[in-house]
Amino acid sequence: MIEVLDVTRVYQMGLVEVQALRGVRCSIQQGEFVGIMGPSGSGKSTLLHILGLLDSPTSGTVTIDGTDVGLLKEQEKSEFRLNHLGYVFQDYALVPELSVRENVVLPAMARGAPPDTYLKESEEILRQVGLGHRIDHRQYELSGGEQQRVAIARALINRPGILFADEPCANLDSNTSRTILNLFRELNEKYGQTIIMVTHEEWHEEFMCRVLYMKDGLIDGEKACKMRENKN
Ligand SMILES: Nc1ncnc2c1ncn2[C@@H]1O[C@H](COP(=O)(O)OP(=O)(O)OP(=O)(O)O)[C@@H](O)[C@H]1O
Repeated sequence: MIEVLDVTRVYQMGLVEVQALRGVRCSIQQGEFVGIMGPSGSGKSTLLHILGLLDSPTSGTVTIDGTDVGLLKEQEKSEFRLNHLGYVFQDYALVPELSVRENVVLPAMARGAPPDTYLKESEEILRQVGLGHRIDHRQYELSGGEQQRVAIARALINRPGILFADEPCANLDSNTSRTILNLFRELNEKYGQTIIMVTHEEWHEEFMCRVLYMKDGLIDGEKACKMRENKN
């Protein structure tokens, strides 16, 4: 479970201060698929980066499964990220020189997992995301949707409790986006994967349990979605 209490983030731009977050409060339960929506500049990515320990708040606290992550030292944060969190970005962020499998195992290597375990795991996860036949391919041989599925497999290799996705479908057409969102939904429904996703697209709501709406650096409202109704 994630608890966010009065989180602010101020960016200092020379003499000018930008208040990206102005006291965000929210909680996200284990096993939820939550969307973060709102106008451009409302603070969605800033909040996602703070929840994902990729940035620190100026003030306020974030607690993940009972750990006040603000109290962790840099090395501990890095271990926490590798052990508990996975990330998917809109530009996929794959290494073009590496094969699909080599990309996927990178976080497991960084974690120091034994190669025989993560090689087997990578095959299983690639099958799970529908890319069992693409293991030895390279990025340039894959469509945008396939590249994003490689990025999702890479995010899952260390079996993170929480998956963060920042506009994962921004570069994909609507059919391919649907494939990616169906995959998220399956991960969430079948495996109870917690997913927190920033998106601009209202129709993505049908895949989620709940949406948090941001405005001017604050959570301005929330809505339970179809998925939540289906679950109950
Ligand atoms: N590194 C930075 N330095 C200075 N200001 C920043 C930085 N990152 C974000 N901001 C500012 O903080 C505010 C919130 O930005 P953020 O990227 O979180 O918004 P967003 O809702 O994700 O926007 P978008 O939908 O356009 O991606 C904006 O005013 C933005 O210009």
